[in-house]
Amino acid sequence: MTAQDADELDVDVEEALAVANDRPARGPGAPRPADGTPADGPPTAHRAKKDAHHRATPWPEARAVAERAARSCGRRSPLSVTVEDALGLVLAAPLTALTDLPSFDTSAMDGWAVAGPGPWAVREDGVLAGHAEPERLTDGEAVRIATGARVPLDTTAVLRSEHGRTDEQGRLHATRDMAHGQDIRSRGQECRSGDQLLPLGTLLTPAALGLAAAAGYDTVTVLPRPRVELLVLGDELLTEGLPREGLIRDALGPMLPSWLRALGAEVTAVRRLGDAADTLYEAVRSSTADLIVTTGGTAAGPVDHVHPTLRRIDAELLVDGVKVRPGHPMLLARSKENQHLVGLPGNPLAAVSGLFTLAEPLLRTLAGRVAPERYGMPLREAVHGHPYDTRLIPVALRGDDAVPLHYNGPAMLRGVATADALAVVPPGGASPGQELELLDLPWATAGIQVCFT
Ligand SMILES: Nc1nc2c(c(=O)[nH]1)N[C@H]1C(S)=C(S)[C@@H](COP(=O)(O)OP(=O)(O)OC[C@H]3O[C@@H](n4cnc5c(N)ncnc54)[C@H](O)[C@@H]3O)O[C@H]1N2
Ligand code: MOO
Repeated sequence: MTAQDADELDVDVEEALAVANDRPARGPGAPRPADGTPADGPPTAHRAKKDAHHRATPWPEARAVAERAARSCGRRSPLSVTVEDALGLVLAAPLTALTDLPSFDTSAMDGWAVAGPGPWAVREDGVLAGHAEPERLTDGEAVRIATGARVPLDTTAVLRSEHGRTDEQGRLHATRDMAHGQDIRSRGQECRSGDQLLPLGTLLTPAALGLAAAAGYDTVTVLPRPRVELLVLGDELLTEGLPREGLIRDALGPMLPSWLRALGAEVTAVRRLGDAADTLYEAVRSSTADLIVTTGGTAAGPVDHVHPTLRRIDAELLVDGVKVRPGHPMLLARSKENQHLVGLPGNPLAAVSGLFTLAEPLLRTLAGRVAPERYGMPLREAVHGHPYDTRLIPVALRGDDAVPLHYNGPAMLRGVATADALAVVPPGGASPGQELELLDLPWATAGIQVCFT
């Protein structure tokens, strides 16, 4: 099938693809218009859809545009935050050791600090971690010592408790050969004060925060999180209870903030705006966020106000539709200087697709994070493709395979709710064993509130 044929058919296949999961795929290169593909619509609607599709940006390019859009924003001033608050932020200055590590010679084991060859006379006192400098040892002397305690001056080794025995005279003998300096962690073994521990641009993981604290930091210099305002559109949305009388539960309000935070953002507000054009206009016009994310209202229905609002504020549309399923009506605009707007389609899986296509590269770049290493895994089962658009489908990673999950229709979250990643299915589909690029779905840091006691 040529792209032209595909255009002519203009098959909106994703709904049908979602229910075609149980049927065997025909493999790549042999896309099929899904069963139940609607017959040609009225000529004008057909033309409008075709035009929209020609405007649409190819999926890889849309991601590159989003990344470039973030780079076009001015330099963001670094700020100082406490180590406890720095998880997921990026270092705006190298982390340089403020002390030697260890900062004193320390015992690596519980046992005895000994001086010279044994046997040793054991001193009465002992040395615990956190205590002031112990008395110097003389040759032939030993003292009880705990892991992490400062070793007395002139200690030649630490003898582990399990490798020593005391005779009737109370003298300590080693039951194993010991090397000079054994089980002593000498001062500066890990770093010297002034050594660079982490370069500028490092993402602060839990381990990096631990290292910063160990190296003497109370605060670290980081790039600020991009501030995101989430505007949830739709008069049909309920925030509690069961769906009723044409109303449905808002699935995006509870889902997107955690993901936005995991992608590096600070979510400053989640506002449910209904479908009033003026309310949306006012919210966008007055927003001071770095990024506005809207949900719903991206299509051309009577209450789809995102495009008209962008026209009204004279925004620059950078991406107006993407050749990806689900989510092709997604958009990216520069709404004002140093501010962008990502319009996510209302269908929940389409919104997820938009989040990882447009918001992820934009936020990652604003946050100063580096792009994750691209990787792929072989598919366990065939997946149908769209004739000429990329598809993103939820997959679970099992052993060495990516297993496509069912219930992956644009309005469904049942598949992605147990997914580890989105697989990037090229136009035409993919056959079993074919390696597909994967986009990880970040759960790990999603909205976790840390409580230090
Ligand atoms: N004539 C056309 N109609 C539509 C097209 C098209 O190309 N031509 N594209 C369809 C596709 S694909 C999508 S995706 C949607 C995008 O529509 P909108 O972004 O304008 O979204 P809405 O119309 O507001 O909502 C779509 C759908 O999603 C439900 N929704 C919205 N928000 C939420 C939410 N927070 N939680 C749960 N569900 C939500 C909403 O009720 C609708 O069912 O347009 C198609 N139409
Ligand atoms: O088919 Mo729409 O782009 O995804 O739900």
